[in-house]
Amino acid sequence: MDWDTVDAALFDLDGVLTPTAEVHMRAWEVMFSRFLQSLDEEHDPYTDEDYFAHVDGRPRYEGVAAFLESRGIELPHGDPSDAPDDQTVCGLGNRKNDVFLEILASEGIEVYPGSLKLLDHLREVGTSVAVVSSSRNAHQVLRTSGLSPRFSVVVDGMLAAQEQIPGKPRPDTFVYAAEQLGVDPARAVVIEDAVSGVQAGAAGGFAAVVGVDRGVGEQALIAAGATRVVTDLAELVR
Ligand SMILES: O=P(O)(O)OC[C@H]1O[C@@H](O)[C@H](O)[C@@H](O)[C@@H]1O
Repeated sequence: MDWDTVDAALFDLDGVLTPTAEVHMRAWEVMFSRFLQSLDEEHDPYTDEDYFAHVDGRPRYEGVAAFLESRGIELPHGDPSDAPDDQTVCGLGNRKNDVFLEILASEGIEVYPGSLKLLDHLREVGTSVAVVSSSRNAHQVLRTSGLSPRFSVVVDGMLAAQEQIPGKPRPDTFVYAAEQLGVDPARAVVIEDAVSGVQAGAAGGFAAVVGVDRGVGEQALIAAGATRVVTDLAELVR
């Protein structure tokens, strides 16, 4: 990657810098499997395909709503302050969050070595960096993994909700991060592992959208608009 031709790299967090996409994935599976089993009517089990198609990369409650809609299940939306045992879209999202935080506390987080290598390289060559995550836990993940001091601009699920910035697959959170860095989107690269995130990058007029294949598959990332696909961020160190 020729970093001389761009001014900034906008990183998704979970699955791009840290292996926490997998933790989200497990937490969603635990919550949705229990939820489907608790219903009176029979439903096909929740699968990884459900995650990739409806939940991956999207803001918490939008992921819940998209999955429920795909199964024809209707629940009241509720409110983000709902308790985890409330039978609402927000309640289910918060129920998953309890599982996510439990796993995080017991297992900790290590940054992908290739991602650290790229961050070190960008610091050397003077390319600005930002984190753009749908997650409301992004600051906690950054703190726990030791990455916080490297990012002055973090656009996460909390900030997006507060500022009413539409989440991925819309491009707005990436565009907002570029603005915060004072960089023209046409001079910024988006780095994403989720289809919804790549779609967001492709819709935002960025210099490039790098898809990171952590299981979604190269073809799916290219179909979503990735201009290049890598399996490790060290491949982007020139
Ligand atoms: O529930 P949270 O922490 O706000 O996160 C929502 C989403 O955040 C993203 O970063 C993950 O890639 C998703 O898969 C996850 O569902």
